[in-house]
Amino acid sequence: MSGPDPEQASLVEAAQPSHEQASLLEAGRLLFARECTFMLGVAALSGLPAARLPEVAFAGRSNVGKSSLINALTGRNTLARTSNTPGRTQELNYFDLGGRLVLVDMPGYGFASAPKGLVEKWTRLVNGFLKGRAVLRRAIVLVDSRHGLKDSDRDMMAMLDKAAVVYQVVLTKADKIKPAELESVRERTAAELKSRVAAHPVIIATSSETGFGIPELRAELTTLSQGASP
Ligand SMILES: Nc1nc2c(ncn2[C@@H]2O[C@H](COP(=O)(O)OP(=O)(O)OP(=O)(O)O)[C@@H](O)[C@H]2O)c(=O)[nH]1
Ligand SMILES: [Mg+2]
Repeated sequence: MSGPDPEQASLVEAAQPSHEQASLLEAGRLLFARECTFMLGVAALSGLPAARLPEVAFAGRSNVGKSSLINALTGRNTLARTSNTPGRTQELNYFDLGGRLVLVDMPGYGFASAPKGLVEKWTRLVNGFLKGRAVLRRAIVLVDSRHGLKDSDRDMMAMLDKAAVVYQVVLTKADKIKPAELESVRERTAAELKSRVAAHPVIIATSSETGFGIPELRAELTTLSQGASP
């Protein structure tokens, strides 16, 4: 009996996005084409807004590119404030994406010159948020693709494991390294994530500068939004 060679068929599938992937990419494009507006900055847990929508939080070392990534995703250059000064974002900054998903830009961690009091304030705010926010669907842990995981990222992931918040690593600034180096950091990171409890296994590499990986990340985030099937 002759029929399509299954190996050949799977090769063809790998070369082109499947129908399912293509429709997810389109859903991502549509979701992020919606208006995105700054809601508020939260400096203390008592200031958290009412939990109306699913939330996704962007965490990462200072200067890793959290605010830039939010701007790239939403196609708005000035929505989230970016800066060359590490530690500029000190609050949880809330953005409403078309009434479907809330993006939370978190204050960065891991900068050497942070005074002790600031670190304590950060820990209280971030830990309280992660532990008490039932609508928080996922944390995106941004990692600079030139550096890979650092101990401060491991501390953050341990905090997320403990708070039972699913997290996904997104590599940033992919435009700054060669494709082969990007693959190598992706593999090393994936290997380390295998042993972590709450880590989502898919790593997405991005560049806010060139737009690389942005459609894929939009597609991934669409699955967390209001109205998406669970
Ligand atoms: N080449 C390149 N530069 C980037 C990219 N993303 C961010 N940057 C630069 O990195 C610096 C820090 O970016 P931010 O988005 O402000 O970083 P952040 O993580 O929000 O920093 P904090 O708020 O201090 O924690 C800025 O100078 C950005 O222009 C990228 O994809 N490629
Ligand atoms: Mg920032």
